[in-house]
Amino acid sequence: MSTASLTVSGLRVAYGRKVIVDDLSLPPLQPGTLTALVGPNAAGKSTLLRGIAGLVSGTRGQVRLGDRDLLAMSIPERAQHLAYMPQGLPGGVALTVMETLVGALRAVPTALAPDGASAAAHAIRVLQKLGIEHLAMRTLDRLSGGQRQLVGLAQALAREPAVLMLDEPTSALDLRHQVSVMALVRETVVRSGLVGVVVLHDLALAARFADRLVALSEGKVQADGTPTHTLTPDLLARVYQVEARVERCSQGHLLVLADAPLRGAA
Ligand SMILES: Nc1ncnc2c1ncn2[C@@H]1O[C@H](COP(=O)(O)OP(=O)(O)OP(=O)(O)O)[C@@H](O)[C@H]1O
Repeated sequence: MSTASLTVSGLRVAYGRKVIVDDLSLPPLQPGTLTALVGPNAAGKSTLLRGIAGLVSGTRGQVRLGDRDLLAMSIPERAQHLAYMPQGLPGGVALTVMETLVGALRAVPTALAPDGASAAAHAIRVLQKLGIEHLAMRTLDRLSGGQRQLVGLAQALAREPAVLMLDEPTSALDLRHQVSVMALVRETVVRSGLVGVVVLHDLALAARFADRLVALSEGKVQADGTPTHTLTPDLLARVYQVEARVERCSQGHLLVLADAPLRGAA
């Protein structure tokens, strides 16, 4: 189990000359905790995640896991420490779910699977946890959007990297799967001491499962703290330009009720 925290300092992420995130720093993201990145469309959430994961060539600054600089590592070396799940798996892939999972495990020498047999056994266990073992022999191009998203999550979870980064892992999922997937992500992060970062649009889901919310707009951190401290009508007005209420349901979970766009907001 890793005990290293993830620190982001002075991060600048740009697509060519278009700077999306500039001089962004975050207090350490601790192992065994889940952080949700939230914010409106085009706020820079995916760009920040991809920048931290070292996937945007115009990235400057430091991303440290303990005392190691992830951005200074080669891609194979970084992949031993960090798994990143994009918003959508590429379409038109005719490999089976098992083939993609075993491939993902074999691509990382330090993953839990030293040989073919144990990679397959491990892959099946992860599929079972996500309730999709029946898809093991199906090809990716014949799955529904939600099923593909669950397979993408299985690929990231299977490796149990020190840093787990998921971009909108529930966007294509039905209600039951949204809750079960977030519970599994949280359980994995806590049990294995991972640094978990997840981009979410659903603020109630973020508040329920994340330890910390980082709200972004225009590439800048607008708030950072526990869900209870961060999710306020004032923040929702400032960041989302919406008049909204934050209430608690009968079970104590936070709920966000958006009443109306603020006047003058696009
Ligand atoms: N590959 C790219 N090349 C150029 N600009 C890009 C690229 N990807 C994203 N952008 C721009 O970067 C900005 C931030 O986009 P990003 O996808 O990071 O936002 P986001 O907060 O994840 O949005 P959403 O919630 O809509 O997914 C947007 O203005 C977008 O147009």
